[in-house]
Amino acid sequence: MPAGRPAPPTPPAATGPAARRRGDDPGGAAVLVQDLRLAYQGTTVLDGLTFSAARGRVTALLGPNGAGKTTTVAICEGLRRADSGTVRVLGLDPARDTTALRPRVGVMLQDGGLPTGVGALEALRHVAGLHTDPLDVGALADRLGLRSFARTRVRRLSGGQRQRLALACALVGRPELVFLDEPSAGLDPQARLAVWDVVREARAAGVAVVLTTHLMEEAERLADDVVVVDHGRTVATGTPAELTGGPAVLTFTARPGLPRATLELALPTGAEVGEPEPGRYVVAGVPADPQVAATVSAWCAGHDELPQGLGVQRRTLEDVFLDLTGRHLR
Ligand SMILES: Nc1ncnc2c1ncn2[C@@H]1O[C@H](COP(=O)(O)OP(=O)(O)OP(=O)(O)O)[C@@H](O)[C@H]1O
Repeated sequence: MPAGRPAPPTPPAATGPAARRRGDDPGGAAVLVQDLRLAYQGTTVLDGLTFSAARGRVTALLGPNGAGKTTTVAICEGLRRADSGTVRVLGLDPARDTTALRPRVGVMLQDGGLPTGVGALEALRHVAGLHTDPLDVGALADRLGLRSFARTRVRRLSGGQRQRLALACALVGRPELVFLDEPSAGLDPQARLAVWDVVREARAAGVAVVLTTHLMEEAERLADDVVVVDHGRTVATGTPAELTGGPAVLTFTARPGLPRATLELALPTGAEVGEPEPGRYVVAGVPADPQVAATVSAWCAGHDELPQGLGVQRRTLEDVFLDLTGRHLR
């Protein structure tokens, strides 16, 4: 059984005790997605996907390429329709209540939506002008470092500059809910930290943030709730701590390709020795105690190896993610 809370077949995050603790009951959730199904030309894209996102929290959708994250977000934004299932955004139906939702929901558009022939700051001012009580454009531009390319036309912006402008545009109208599709993809470390700070500020102001990401560090450091999606289904939900909260494991590095089965035989019953990356060994299934460490050292010595970095480790979100979704490329 992988770490974390595997998603039950019925709607999980919106109704469980942890969800109630967080105040995101179905009536109050900013986003409620239940049993979403969609097929393109006979190929299943969404297969009963279910999750909820609460106000004042960052919810990260994690999943391999093609898992259905962007499609789900597009349905929540009212840009696509599902074949079946329930979607409520701020209590409304995004496919029907477009006009009511538009001023209340921020969307980070990658390309479309911005006038491409004007300067970056002018584009942001233009979007701010569409809202009744926008944030201070200058302050937001400073926070996201837009000044250095303020006059560069949108069509000439680099990918990272465009990302930051898109985030500013998504937030400038003081939305109650914002959807961010891979908000820090392709950003340099400075810009990534600035983006995270701005997202945290939005959360502190009570905004519900729903983001997709491939960056485990982003999910671990920024998200309050993580929804792992695979093959159009929710495969686990929980806080990063809940998902990674399984028993600690013993890890070490040594020459790649050592015969792990012989170490398993030397260890107490139930031990599983993995080599998730060449030369990185993980001992699970038994307590990570001094006896186990001594057996590992003796086994390594038998192979003329000194185990490096032998120690106890908590599982990372990446470990959990790979356990849940496998290692094959999509
Ligand atoms: N308009 C479309 N017609 C046919 N198939 C589509 C269409 N849009 C998306 N798909 C398919 O739906 C699946 C899910 O795509 P989606 O973009 O939602 O995945 P994702 O989880 O966001 O992936 P990534 O991490 O690569 O962005 C993919 O197999 C994709 O090829």
